[in-house]
Amino acid sequence: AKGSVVTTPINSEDEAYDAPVSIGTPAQPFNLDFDTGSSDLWVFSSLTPSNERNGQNIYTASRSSTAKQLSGESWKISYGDGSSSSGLVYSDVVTIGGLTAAGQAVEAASRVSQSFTSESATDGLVGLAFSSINTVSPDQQTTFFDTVKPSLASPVFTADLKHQAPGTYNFGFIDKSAFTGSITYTPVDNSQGFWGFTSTGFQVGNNDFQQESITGIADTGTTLLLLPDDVVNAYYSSVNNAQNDQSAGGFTVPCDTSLPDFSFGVGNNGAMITIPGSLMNLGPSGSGNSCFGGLQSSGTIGTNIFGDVALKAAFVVFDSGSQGQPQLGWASK
Ligand SMILES: CSC[C@H](NC(=O)[C@H](Cc1ccccc1)OC(=O)N1CCC(N)CC1)C(=O)N[C@@H](CC1CCCCC1)[C@@H](O)COc1ccncc1
Repeated sequence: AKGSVVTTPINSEDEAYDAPVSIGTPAQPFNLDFDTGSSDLWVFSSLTPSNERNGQNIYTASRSSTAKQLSGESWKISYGDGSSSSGLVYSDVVTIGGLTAAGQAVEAASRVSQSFTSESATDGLVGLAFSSINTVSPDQQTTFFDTVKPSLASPVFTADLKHQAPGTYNFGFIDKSAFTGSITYTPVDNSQGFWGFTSTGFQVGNNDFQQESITGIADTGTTLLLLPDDVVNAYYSSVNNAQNDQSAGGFTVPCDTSLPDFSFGVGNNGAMITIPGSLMNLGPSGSGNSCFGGLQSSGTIGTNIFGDVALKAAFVVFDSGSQGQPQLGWASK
């Protein structure tokens, strides 16, 4: 089996991407944030207090003839940005891009934190990291990808995110028309449950390539490219009037500045993914006429994060083991 679903930026800064998902019988429609940085599929629901809702679609298990509550099971998750949600668990039919997972764990929110309430475009998340970090307790559940994997032509999914345009998540196949050149694969360390890999280094504009192992995660649920301070300083030192503005939350640049490209190395054959300078500007920072940089310090997070700013420049293959061990494939487009 194969699936293909269109994913769309939620706002003009490409801060997150949503895709349509159907849950239940008859189908209840949702717009969910596909997140390769977590492993819970959760939705706003009839259990979510009305003062925590803001127009989101809600899942009502009692209206689905295929819903079954997993008794005694609950979930509770908190994300790197401090947001959180929790609730009860049902199994139900979940359909994404023509691909159906029967008996998928659907985590119904009985509470959500303020940033979820205020993000009215998003009805919840589809976690696409490894099932080893799914938060359902006492019986951990599988992600949508792991649930449908046995039925897939190949145990892979791909992310093709775009700047201010619809992109695509495909399941079970690689669309050769979606990228240029070849795909460079690199091993994945999934010991922490993430799609972890090590980049071989970086290049600012047309300067020399700086060899430096940069270990991080490929994370569609994170907006920014979050890298070590030496990389971030090397980039912004080449931008006139760039400044590290704590009130803005990081590096800002004058909005009318043309920014250098940023490239990062993948695999051991010298392949690089190049983010055009135009995509390194995330728009008005909220203070002065400065704009927020797409590359920021990974600082105290404990891992580097190749988020949407980086993924937007690539066609990315999340391969859970077509060749044995999990690997990430990177191609330009
Ligand atoms: C240091 S991981 C920060 C990251 N959350 C972000 O990237 C959010 C995404 C967002 C949310 C709502 C509206 C617009 C954008 O956006 C920002 O934080 N920003 C964007 C806008 C910018 N001006 C300020 C910074 C994050 O927790 N991701 C997790 C998924 C995310 C949770 C929040 C809802 C959307 C999905 C996940 O993949 C990574 O989980 C972890 C990473 C590291 N250890 C633990 C968990």
